[in-house]
Amino acid sequence: MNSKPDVQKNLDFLQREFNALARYENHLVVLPECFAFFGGRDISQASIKENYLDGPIQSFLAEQARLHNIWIVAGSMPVAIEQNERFHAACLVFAPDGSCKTQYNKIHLFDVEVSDSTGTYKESATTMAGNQVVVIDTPFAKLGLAICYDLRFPELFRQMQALDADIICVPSAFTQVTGEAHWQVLLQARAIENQCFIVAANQSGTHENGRETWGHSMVVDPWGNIISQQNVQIGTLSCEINLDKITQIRHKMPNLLHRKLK
Ligand SMILES: O=C(O)CNC(=O)[C@H](CS)NC(=O)CCC(=O)C(=O)O
Repeated sequence: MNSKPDVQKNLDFLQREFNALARYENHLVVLPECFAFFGGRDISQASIKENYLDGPIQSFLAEQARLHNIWIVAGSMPVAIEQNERFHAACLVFAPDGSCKTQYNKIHLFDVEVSDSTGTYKESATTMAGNQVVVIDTPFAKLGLAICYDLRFPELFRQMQALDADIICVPSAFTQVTGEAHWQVLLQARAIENQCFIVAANQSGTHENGRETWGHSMVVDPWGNIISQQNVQIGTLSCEINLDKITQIRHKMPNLLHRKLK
């Protein structure tokens, strides 16, 4: 996506993409970080925060999940915390019956100096870090959840691996500069070392406040092969995931069994 600071525009875009999806029995759709609001010049994400299980964005997602019979890993959106001005950058997961199954709160916040037009990123100014590793069960796979900057912390992925994650979803808004340098390598490394699938949906292009994101959404298999990938264009990337590959690759390369340090 190239999300705007206009919720309705972003949801309209998603609506069109959802309408165009093929129907499958087990269909997982992963949205990028900040899918509903990104790149505001004068307004911030805080203006669209919702209480958990309440609010128009979550209603939209629940309805779309039902209508299209899909699982939605809803990138991230600001979810309110009681008696706290800051919010969680939360990844909510919706089942095809419209129920919300979990809330993963981004653990590692991007307080980093980047040599781009934004310069200083200070996510912790508005966001409260989470502290729970989340792997959820679905009828077709166990899904691990990580958001953007979390990708740089292999110990988080190892913990998801220990909880038997088959597919780790990484909704992101990786910057142009750091994305060009590290995005693909990090995704492949996390897939190879944990021998699982990685589905990474990234924001792409120039946003209203001048911020640039790297795009290049991709799906990586447990051998590190990129099985589907996008360049900088927006739109839906689709592929089939065969979980048997996990067993085959773990058999062929038993590095997870050979660990000495825990
Ligand atoms: O603040 C917002 O509006 C939305 N949130 C984001 O864009 C977040 C925090 S600033 N971006 C990242 O985590 C980029 C990480 C990254 O690019 C890297 O690890 O290199």
